[in-house]
Amino acid sequence: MATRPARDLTGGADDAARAVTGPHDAVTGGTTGPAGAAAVLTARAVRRAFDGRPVLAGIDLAIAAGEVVALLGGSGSGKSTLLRILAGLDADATGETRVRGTAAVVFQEHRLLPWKRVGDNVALGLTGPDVRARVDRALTEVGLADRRRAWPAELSGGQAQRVAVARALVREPDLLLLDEPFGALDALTRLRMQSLLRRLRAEHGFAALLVTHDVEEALLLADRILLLDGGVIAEEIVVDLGPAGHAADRPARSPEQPAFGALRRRLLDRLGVPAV
Ligand SMILES: Nc1ncnc2c1ncn2[C@@H]1O[C@H](COP(=O)(O)OP(=O)(O)OP(=O)(O)O)[C@@H](O)[C@H]1O
Repeated sequence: MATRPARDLTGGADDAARAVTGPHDAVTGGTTGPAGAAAVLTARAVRRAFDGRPVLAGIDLAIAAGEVVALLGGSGSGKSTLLRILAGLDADATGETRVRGTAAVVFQEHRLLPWKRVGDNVALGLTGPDVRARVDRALTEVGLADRRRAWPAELSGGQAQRVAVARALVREPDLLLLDEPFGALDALTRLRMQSLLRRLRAEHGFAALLVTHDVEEALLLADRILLLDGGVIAEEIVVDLGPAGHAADRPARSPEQPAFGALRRRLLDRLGVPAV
């Protein structure tokens, strides 16, 4: 994704409905999503072209409260473009998006302000007497309670991304928009971050849209996978592998499950990745 000037992207919007451009279309049925569940995010007929070349050719989707949806697709399929539109960061798309509640965004790059300490980065844009306590709580939740006064430059890549997660979390989002949030991290750190996200999701119950091109990550974390291809949601897969979060009463899903392997192969085939 192209780098954009830094901006407070984590504040999100409360009950934001926007016609991305043009007049509002009514949000009607026909969107992808679990029937009957209240949607925290809805997109309808979202289209985007660059220099006359269509990248998104009519996206309809809905994410239910508490649901984690992974958006998979090949390189250049438009995943980041769609996420930016859903985050309200693209003025040139058409269609309608609606967020019910508060949304927060985490990008592949941590986007911390280098001249602010970790705690001040997390507190950015917050007001009220309890900001310090909220920041401390969020940093504790990502395992960085002792780094509040550190500078971003003093952090490892994984720590900086944890701060980015804390900055989103502190806003108590109903929806997290995650654009390859662990894509720049080494494999071990990535696994730890996936585990952190699973735990936070289980504890806080936020919904999330996770852009990734890591099939295994999508299968580990998501309730549903949407495959973006040719500018549309070409396929929807419900991930029925047990809970993605930590649950005492049921086995957590894992790549060891035969059904996990079968789904992984099916998705890799769909993405054109040959078996080795
Ligand atoms: N600002 C822009 N100007 C022109 N073309 C753009 C712009 N942003 C994205 N594109 C093009 O739109 C297409 C989709 O890009 P996007 O970054 O959304 O894909 P992606 O699926 O996120 O890819 P990747 O997995 O490689 O990050 C690409 O062909 C890209 O070159």
